[in-house]
Amino acid sequence: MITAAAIQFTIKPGNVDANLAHARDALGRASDRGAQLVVLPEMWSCGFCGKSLAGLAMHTAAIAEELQDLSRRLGLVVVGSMPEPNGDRVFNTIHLIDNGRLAGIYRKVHLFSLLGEDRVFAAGDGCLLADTSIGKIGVIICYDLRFPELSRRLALEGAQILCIPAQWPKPRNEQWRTLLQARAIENQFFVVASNTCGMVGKLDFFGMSMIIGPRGDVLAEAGDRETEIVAGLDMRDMAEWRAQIPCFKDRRPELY
Ligand SMILES: NC(=O)CCC(=O)C(=O)O
Repeated sequence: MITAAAIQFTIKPGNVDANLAHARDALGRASDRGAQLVVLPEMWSCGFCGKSLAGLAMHTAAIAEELQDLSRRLGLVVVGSMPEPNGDRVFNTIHLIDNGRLAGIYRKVHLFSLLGEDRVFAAGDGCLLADTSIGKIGVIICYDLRFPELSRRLALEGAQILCIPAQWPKPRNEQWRTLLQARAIENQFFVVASNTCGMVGKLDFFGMSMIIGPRGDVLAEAGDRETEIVAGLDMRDMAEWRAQIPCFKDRRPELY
């Protein structure tokens, strides 16, 4: 059994110190509750801060180092995205940290053009499936959830847990829930998704961070306030379920 947590909090735009202080405390609380895997929201260190983003991205290397230190001391796998400098643009980047080790980097592939992400960010051009101390972890970021091919690729390559940092606002609550459950059901893996909550800039976020099992069962779900949710991921049960309904074996990839 793996214990997973999603940290949900109201990101303070541009206030790296306040966000880092919150993350530090929340990682400690999650660890006290037995968490081995912790997911933070998308762009948790500073939010989507428009013009100041390139400057804020300069803090990311130091924050990633502190996360590595925390992860080592608390014995955690940590996932969450931050801005990464890239010339006059930035990437929206996950540093996947496993007990102090940088296990991999993922740069958001699908930029959310409705909110102009494609004008500020550079898009990533790869996937990340990391072999960690607690199993094979795939990652995507927020809007990537709408593109099932990406999660599918990670599942076919062996992902057991899909981690999703997000900033997914109202009024698309039910789309968020349905898509998370769909990804879990169709790929028969665990989904650990962290969303922000409250007002962040002009956008209102509903929270609803979720931990979902391979049958689509909701193992833990947050309301609309700051919190940490924790749930056990039973890997043996996932294997039994995959044996009972062998979707991977029954695929007909020659037809699609
Ligand atoms: N930050 C994002 O990728 C937002 C995605 C979103 O809100 C959606 O509906 O999709």
